[in-house]
Amino acid sequence: MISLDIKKTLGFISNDAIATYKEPIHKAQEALENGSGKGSDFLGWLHLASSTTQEHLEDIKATAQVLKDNCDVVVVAGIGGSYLGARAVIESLSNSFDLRLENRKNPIILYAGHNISEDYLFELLEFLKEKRFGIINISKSGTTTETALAFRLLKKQCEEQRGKAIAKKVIVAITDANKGAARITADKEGYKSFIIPDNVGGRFSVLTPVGLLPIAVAGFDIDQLIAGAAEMEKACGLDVPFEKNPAAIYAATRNELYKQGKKIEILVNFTPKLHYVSEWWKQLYGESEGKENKGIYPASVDLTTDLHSMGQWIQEGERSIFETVISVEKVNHELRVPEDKENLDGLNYLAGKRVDEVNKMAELGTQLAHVDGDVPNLRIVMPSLNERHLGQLIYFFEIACGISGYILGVNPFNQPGVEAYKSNMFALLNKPGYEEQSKAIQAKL
Ligand SMILES: O=P(O)(O)OC[C@H]1O[C@](O)(CO)[C@@H](O)[C@@H]1O
Repeated sequence: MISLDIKKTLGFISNDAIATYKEPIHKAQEALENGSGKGSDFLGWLHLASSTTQEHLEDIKATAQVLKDNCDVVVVAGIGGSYLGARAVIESLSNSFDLRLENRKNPIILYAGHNISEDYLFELLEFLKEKRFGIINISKSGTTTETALAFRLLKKQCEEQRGKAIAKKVIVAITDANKGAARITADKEGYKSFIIPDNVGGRFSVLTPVGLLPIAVAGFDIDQLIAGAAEMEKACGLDVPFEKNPAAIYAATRNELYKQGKKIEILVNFTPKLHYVSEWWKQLYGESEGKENKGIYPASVDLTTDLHSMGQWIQEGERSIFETVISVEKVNHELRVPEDKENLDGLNYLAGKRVDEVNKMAELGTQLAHVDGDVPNLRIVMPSLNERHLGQLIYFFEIACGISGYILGVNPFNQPGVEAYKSNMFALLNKPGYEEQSKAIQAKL
């Protein structure tokens, strides 16, 4: 089971200060359970894992099998919560050189619809030429421009390359039950589709088919992922005492640090496999808490890589940061530093040691240095990187986010601020219906 260690924050905030959150956090948990808090239409994620049926998982696995049987490449089209959760799990569990592996058992997973780069899309379409590819088109609203644009291009190429009948088989839609262009297209074309429940927002949707289908196509065990999340659901339940509830302690600690002027939380990993876990986490916390001119700014670094770029800032820059380190206890492979007769590089003092031992000492040394540099450190310990622990981590962050948002006093389940760039973009592109905004924006240029 993953666990949380806040010892290295206690030189900055006290246990007593953390204890003052006991009551408000209990109230926040009750509000989540009873649906009496802000944004209560979006609490479908709260008991999603424990209420997921085997039948639902089998349906997803069967669809994944159709894609596996008929595709060498599957493109996941989606943005924000419609791709980050899947990518976080897939990249955590995949071989680091997955794209280059031959004799594959599972399709290569590629991503689109998360940018509007013409070069990216052109190069993707070039890569897909003559490949047996399929598409998972993911959009809760079914109207997101980035995703819709990529899907239009991908669908056309898939149909031209593979024929309409096969395209219909290898295109799957994950979207709203009734609304949006993605739903209309899926129904008209007869695609297999999955529904994103109304009460689950994009950034909380990784344990719905949004995350589960791509993860299953990539060959990973979605039963274990859900089982892990359900375990964490129990560990963070309303009946668990405050001191023993890791999500409650995480929410309390980060809010207290924020109150003490620590405005930026940096999520830290020591393995590049976790890069997209950080990207997923940044959306989860950024969209949930960053509103009403409040909210911790969620940032991330991949270490030790970024110690050689951002390390200086973290050690000696403005003291407005704290770190949450995800520490993986046991790595999957064993590699020892070889002895070298000449020892030209002076590394013989490491000979015989596991590479991970070096990494772990870098991790410990970094933590101690940063704490000495006045950067409070939280530590999330993952026994190993597998589906079960990732499921636990996902739910831990989700429930802690709901609690944390409530004690901050915001609605953690909306994202009104995201609309501003969209309406400007539509006005600039003269989208029908935006005539007034078009005139107004032209006057500003
Ligand atoms: O799934 P959709 O509706 O395409 O939205 C994708 C992402 O865009 C946002 O709505 C922001 O515009 C996110 O909250 C969401 O995860």
